[in-house]
Amino acid sequence: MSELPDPPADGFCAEAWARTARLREAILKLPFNEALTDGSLSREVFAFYIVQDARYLVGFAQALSAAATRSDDADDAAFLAAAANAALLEERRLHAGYVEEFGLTDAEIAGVETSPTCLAYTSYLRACALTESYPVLLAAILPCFWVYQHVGTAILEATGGAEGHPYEAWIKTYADDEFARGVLAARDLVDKVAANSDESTRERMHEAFLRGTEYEWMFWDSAWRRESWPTAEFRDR
Ligand SMILES: Cc1ncc(C[n+]2csc(CCO)c2C)c(N)n1
Repeated sequence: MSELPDPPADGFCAEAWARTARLREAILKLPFNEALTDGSLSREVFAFYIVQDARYLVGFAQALSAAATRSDDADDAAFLAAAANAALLEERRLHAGYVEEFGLTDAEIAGVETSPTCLAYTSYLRACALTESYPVLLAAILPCFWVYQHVGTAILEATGGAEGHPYEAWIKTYADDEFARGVLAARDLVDKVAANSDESTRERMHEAFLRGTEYEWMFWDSAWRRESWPTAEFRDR
């Protein structure tokens, strides 16, 4: 599937997408994504990103599971729980691929520290799960789906189908039709929940959607910089 159809013009998603247009442009122009597109991204930077992403997926799955437990609609709960399962299976797949490709042991992978940005993003999602309403939690979760689909299809197009590209597997995962169907379902759910919410809740949903999109920008940026803890040198052990 190429770009997704536009969401209904009068819904939450259309407005959230319009409010974050410049940030999305900036995401496509990030050095990480430009280097991913032209294939020049180093294996070291990609490996750093994959380890952090595996960490991220665990936190993301926790937020999805929390959303599933708070839904009073069985279909929506089933969708959210299935998405949590998909995120955890993806984590397992990345983990296994990393062990195989880079020859690292489980202990070595476990020893890689979660980056400040990865911890901030997952902590934000977990905090939304604990202290925000169900609609705001869903709005915080949505950029993860939608921004990735957007970036995946943009890179697929820019690489003319990604055939033989060094990062072909990654590009095809997020430009995939099945993934696009999941994004559409997530968008429909958020539009439905927003339509049943009051104005102040909708505004908080916009803030959460923006924050989630900002964290997506920061996640790629932090991988490019192979971000570490600036305070690590002061640790006594
Ligand atoms: C930082 C970061 N943000 C979004 C995704 C994309 N993503 C991962 S799992 C999932 C939905 C359920 O499979 C989605 C959309 C990612 N990998 N890493």
